[in-house]
Amino acid sequence: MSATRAAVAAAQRIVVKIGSSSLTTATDGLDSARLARLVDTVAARVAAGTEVVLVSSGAIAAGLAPLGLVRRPKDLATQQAAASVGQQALAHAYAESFSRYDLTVGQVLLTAEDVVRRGHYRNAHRTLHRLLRLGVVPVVNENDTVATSEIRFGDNDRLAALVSHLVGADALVLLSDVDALYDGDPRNGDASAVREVSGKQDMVGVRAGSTGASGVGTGGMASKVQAARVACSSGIPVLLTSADLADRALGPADVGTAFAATGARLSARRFWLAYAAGASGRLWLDEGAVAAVVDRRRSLLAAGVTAVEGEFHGGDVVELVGPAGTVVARGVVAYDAGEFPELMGRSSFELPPEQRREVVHADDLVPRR
Ligand SMILES: Nc1ncnc2c1ncn2[C@@H]1O[C@H](COP(=O)(O)OP(=O)(O)O)[C@@H](O)[C@H]1O
Ligand SMILES: N[C@@H](CCC(=O)OP(=O)(O)O)C(=O)O
Repeated sequence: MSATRAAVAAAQRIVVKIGSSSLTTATDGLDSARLARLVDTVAARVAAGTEVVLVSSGAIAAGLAPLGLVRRPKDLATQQAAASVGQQALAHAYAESFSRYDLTVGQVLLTAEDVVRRGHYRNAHRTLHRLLRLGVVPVVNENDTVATSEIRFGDNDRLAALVSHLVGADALVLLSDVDALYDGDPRNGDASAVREVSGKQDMVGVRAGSTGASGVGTGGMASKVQAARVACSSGIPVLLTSADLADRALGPADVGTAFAATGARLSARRFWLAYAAGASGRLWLDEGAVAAVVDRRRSLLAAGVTAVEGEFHGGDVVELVGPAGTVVARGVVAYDAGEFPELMGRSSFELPPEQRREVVHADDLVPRR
């Protein structure tokens, strides 16, 4: 067995994400029998001493049937209404099902703001940790009823990766309606399962589509691969498989696709900076500056900035972009956007003393992995 699978099997704290397609159907709403099977599996792992945080999708899908809708609505207001009805049903079903094992659940509905703003991030962190200490199984979803299209996670795979870091999970398990990552969408015919992903080389030639078969999920396999990248690059291994194989995923971890952790654990601040914070603008860098900040982990100086985009202020998070337009890092900028015309391309000794400090200090900068 790979070290990744051994790590998932031995994890003391685990985030389990389940997709809409595994809990609901567009026509019948919530599938209580499938939900109960998932709860059986999670409860067994809790009984074995593991702390589990559940990230559950399905609010919008569960709200369709009670509202007489036959497919996921396209407009935001009806999606929010469906989520309001469906989340209620989902929370009730989990509370009842976990009570069979004398387990208490706590509903945690997060908006993107809760992780984008650093103060809110700390708040969510505190609540989740306290719930775990109290022996509660937190059941997390996006707060769809108030999320608007501009500020939303969009898919719960990304939310699950962020929550994994928030709670300091040892592993993330993504449960969907497909048993593994394939080199192409298995609905389109011949495709081979990818069993282990230990780096970029294992993803060469893999096409992860952004839609699913069920019509109720969001993001398809593309969002799961992206979420796995976020978790792995901050030290959290990921196992991806189908909800039908949940008992083996949470048992010997001998199914699905295992994504190895590729980076060291990031501190809460650096993780927030790298993956959670919203960027207010972009700084374009020349080649020399890219090498300095990415390879040599130096601070960014004004001399290496060639252009700026966006309306930002000193203290905001910005993306650092290389000459080809690729994001190479994110960081907290020290100056307002309006100050850059005077600063760009100039060496420190050409600038007045008050403008000689770094544009982005090395401590406030996280290269893209
Ligand atoms: N390369 C791939 N490997 C596996 N599944 C894929 C791939 N590309 C696209 N898919 C599709 O992604 C779907 C899962 O995504 P989605 O419906 O969003 O699930 P969920 O509701 O669990 O989040 C699968 O049903 C599958 O058809
Ligand atoms: N927050 C939404 C889920 C969005 C989502 O990502 O769904 P899925 O792709 O099924 O995990 C809901 O509960 O309906």
